[in-house]
Amino acid sequence: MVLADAGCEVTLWGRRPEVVEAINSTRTNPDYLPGVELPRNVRATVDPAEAADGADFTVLSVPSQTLRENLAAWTPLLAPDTVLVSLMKGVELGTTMRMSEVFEDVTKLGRDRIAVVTGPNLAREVASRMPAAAVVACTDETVAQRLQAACHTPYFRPYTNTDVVGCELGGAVKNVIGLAVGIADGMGLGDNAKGSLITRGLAETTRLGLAMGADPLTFSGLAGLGDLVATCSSPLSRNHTFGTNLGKGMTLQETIAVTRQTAEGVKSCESVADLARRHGVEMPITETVVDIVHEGKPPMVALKELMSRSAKPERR
Ligand SMILES: NC(=O)c1ccc[n+]([C@@H]2O[C@H](COP(=O)([O-])OP(=O)(O)OC[C@H]3O[C@@H](n4cnc5c(N)ncnc54)[C@H](O)[C@@H]3O)[C@@H](O)[C@H]2O)c1
Ligand SMILES: O=P(O)(O)OC[C@H](O)CO
Repeated sequence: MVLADAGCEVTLWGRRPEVVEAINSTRTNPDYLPGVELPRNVRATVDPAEAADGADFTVLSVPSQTLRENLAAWTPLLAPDTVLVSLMKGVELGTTMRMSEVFEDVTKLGRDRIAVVTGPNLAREVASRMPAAAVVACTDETVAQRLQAACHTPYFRPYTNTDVVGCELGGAVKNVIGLAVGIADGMGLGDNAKGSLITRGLAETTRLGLAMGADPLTFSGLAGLGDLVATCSSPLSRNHTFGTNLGKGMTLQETIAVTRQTAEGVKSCESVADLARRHGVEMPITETVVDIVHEGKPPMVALKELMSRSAKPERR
């Protein structure tokens, strides 16, 4: 919708024929975004070859853990000069690859053909054309500028950045911190706890980013602090809501059963913790989320452990 509002002709691939049919005939996706009318220049198809044909930009938004498989099937269909764009905020389990690294690995395209759009962009608000800023990241600034122009609308204001590593890490780790803040909210721990988790969460994201060669300033920007604040304050965030349900005492299985859409942090907390270990970086909040979500540690026990960690200076 953003690309179409910015003047692009958009062909949207969908895997369920009934959703594709509903989009083409009613201009809405009634199951997921009821009440949002899509512009005329968005057309849906179940045929990935039709969606990819001649595309200047091929924008990918599937769950991070299925990307590799999806992209392997779509690679032969990509238009020769297309730029691949990731909207995904996750890290692949096992390989610990960021989404742009999976793009590179599967398609063998150069980094100047791979871009990322990230920032505080809760889908429901964007679809309601409520104002938001975003980051368009590519190692090649001219490509980032082309994409910036392609998605700039009166309600969507993209900035460029060449720090792809930092932008992707900001997006992936904020989902894990969003889970932590949700858990704290579900437990009724208050706004001081929220402010503390957001800030210390940003500190551990920045530590990891520095170890991976990111620009630390990226984390005080839209891809870092901006997205963290939006995710940790909004009931529209799936990660925050998932955490809140756990904090209220639901089991993991009960929480999964009431979650309709992808909450990336649930899987990516493990790959982010893995990345941190590989880079020798301490990420206590991320480790705590892994313990609660995957090891069944009771949130109250996890809280006591976090609060009794050894005292240290703030900037270490
Ligand atoms: N929803 C948001 O507010 C938002 C905002 C910015 C970025 N993102 C990111 O976008 C990515 C996708 O999230 P979403 O909100 O669209 O999730 P979603 O669960 O709403 O949609 C995921 C889509 O992928 C499809 N899908 C699921 N499994 C698939 C498979 N095996 N093969 C192919 N398609 C499959 C689903 O049918 C659905 O259309 C995530 O990485 C998320 O972090 C989401
Ligand atoms: O619903 P979430 O938690 O995946 O968050 C959505 C977006 O990433 C917010 O920018």
